Amino acid sequence: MSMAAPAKEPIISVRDLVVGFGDRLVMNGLSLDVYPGEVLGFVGGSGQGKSVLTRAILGLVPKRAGSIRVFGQDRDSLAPAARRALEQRWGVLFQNGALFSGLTVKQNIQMPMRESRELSPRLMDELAMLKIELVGLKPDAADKFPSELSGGMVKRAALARALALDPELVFLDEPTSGLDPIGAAEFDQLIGTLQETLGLTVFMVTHDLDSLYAICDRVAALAEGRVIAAGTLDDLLKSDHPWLQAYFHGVRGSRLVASSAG
Ligand SMILES: Nc1ncnc2c1ncn2[C@@H]1O[C@H](COP(=O)(O)OP(=O)(O)OP(=O)(O)O)[C@@H](O)[C@H]1O
Repeated sequence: MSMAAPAKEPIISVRDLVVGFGDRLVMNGLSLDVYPGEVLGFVGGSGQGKSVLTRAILGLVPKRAGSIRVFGQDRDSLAPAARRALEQRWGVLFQNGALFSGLTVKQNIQMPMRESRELSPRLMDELAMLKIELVGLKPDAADKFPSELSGGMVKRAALARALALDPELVFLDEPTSGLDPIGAAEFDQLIGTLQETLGLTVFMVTHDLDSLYAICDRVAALAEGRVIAAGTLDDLLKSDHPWLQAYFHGVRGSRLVASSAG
């Protein structure tokens, strides 16, 4: 990542994006680039639109103006088959995991495989077990239902599902929320290891300052519908931008409160 890099083409490139609901504009001229092989942390106050941006990039929320290119392609201009092919190049870990509660871990992981590949049941079983091992779950987690798992195991199972089709790009929406500090640190470490070994590009929405420190190469901050700053965490922490100062003090403060309570 820090090798003297010839300017790389971004994997995600958002320009002048406008997204709104009714008369409320959530994104108002937002631009952002995410480069191959980086872990980009995306921060912003509650309700500012971090999930909405993620969903807009995934094509789940319509845009009013601007452009979104992923792997150099504009999803909206693609025919359905090309769109599906594009969507198979990314994996998503939604907030709180969003596993299907009526399916076992193995069946959840196999869901994307079923939708997109013609694989024998036996091969799908082998692949699911590989993903389960990859995210650090024990083999016996395969036949458990989400309700039988701890919070940390749910996140790991959801990550295994996000990796089901060997994506190059992974979206993580608040992956460590709801985990205790040790569980969160372990999950960060897992994401970091997978990013390195699989060469993933990671777009991660987070409030977790430890995650930002531990695994993010760059951080982008969202306020008032735009990216107001992007750079290393140190750059952002040093910035005298009033919003950034308030945000990081707030995050720090709430973390101190949380750790003194626990
Ligand atoms: N489908 C929708 N219809 C109407 N408004 C929506 C819809 N989805 C999101 N919003 C609004 O868009 C704004 C941004 O929501 P979003 O969930 O992206 O915030 P966030 O930054 O991810 O917040 P948090 O950190 O609390 O998860 C909120 O005001 C929300 O109410």
